[in-house]
Amino acid sequence: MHMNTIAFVGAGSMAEAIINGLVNGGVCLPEYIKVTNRSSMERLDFLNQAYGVSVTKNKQETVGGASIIILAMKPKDVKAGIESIKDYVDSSQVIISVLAGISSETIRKLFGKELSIVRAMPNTSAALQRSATALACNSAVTADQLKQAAGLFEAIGTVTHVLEHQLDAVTGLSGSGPAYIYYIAEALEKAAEETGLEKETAKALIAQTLLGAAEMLLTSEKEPAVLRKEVTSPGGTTEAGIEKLEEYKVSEAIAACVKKAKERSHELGEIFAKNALKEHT
Ligand SMILES: NC(=O)c1ccc[n+]([C@@H]2O[C@H](COP(=O)([O-])OP(=O)(O)OC[C@H]3O[C@@H](n4cnc5c(N)ncnc54)[C@H](O)[C@@H]3O)[C@@H](O)[C@H]2O)c1
Ligand code: PRO
Repeated sequence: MHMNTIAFVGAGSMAEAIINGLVNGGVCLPEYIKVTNRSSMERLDFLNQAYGVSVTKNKQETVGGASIIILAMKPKDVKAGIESIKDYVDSSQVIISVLAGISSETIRKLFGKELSIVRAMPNTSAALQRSATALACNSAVTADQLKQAAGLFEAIGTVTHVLEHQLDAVTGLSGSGPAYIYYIAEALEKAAEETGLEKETAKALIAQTLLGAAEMLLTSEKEPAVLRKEVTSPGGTTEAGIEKLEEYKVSEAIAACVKKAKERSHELGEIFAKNALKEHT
């Protein structure tokens, strides 16, 4: 019988965002979270100090007996990461991978056995329990296991179920999405300073504007285009500003950005699967 612990293999920014959300959201006691990585002990010690989670370089100690194992290394490290834990993993455990691009089939082959594999694409807003997470799973996952995995991510934001092949599109949209919004925030901040506002004043106005607009999108039944129209007085300031966005083809740039990120997710899956599975086929 496995204890109800969650093991993180990989201790970077995504792992920390999830741990932060789980611990500080009061969802999971830190003693039920175990974390390991490949790099220095310093990073693990930091997570132990900051969140009270158990940390160890010992892979068996981390994953053995955990009910959920979260793979949180970079796609390029998936082969070595799975190699280091596969002997301590069995079919009663649920594997959750947050890796961009890497398919459940590649993960299964690397473990070399049938396992319940859930793929999740959260984002770093997990740290504030505000992740938009999409989930897909392989056929070994039972309804109860999927519910368990969904429960974990519901604790740190919203959960949407998608087909596995749609995860590349999700990654290009909401996995990478916070970075696009920060990019816009950076640009707005620079523009605000150039138009005469102090940095701190601009920052506060921008963050609250983004938050308010996001809440409107979440709560209003109106389409974004309608909400936009409501801000845009004929012959007014918004219209003048948006004319510039059109002139610079910002909408096309955003479409190209999301498409390229989706393609890169697919490519990562292909490249790393090809390299990782060389000796497994
Ligand atoms: N950062 C994001 O916004 C985000 C969002 C969604 C999904 N992801 C996915 O999460 C994963 C991690 O991304 P990140 O930004 O946290 O990366 P990161 O570089 O910050 O962290 C990676 C961690 O994996 C560890 N690691 C590397 N090889 C390992 C091995 N063999 N065994 C154990 N641990 C090993 C490293 O020591 C490090 O702690 C990626 O696959 C990425 O696609 C990231
Ligand atoms: N961060 C990862 C990347 O940039 C995956 C989504 C967000 O590859």
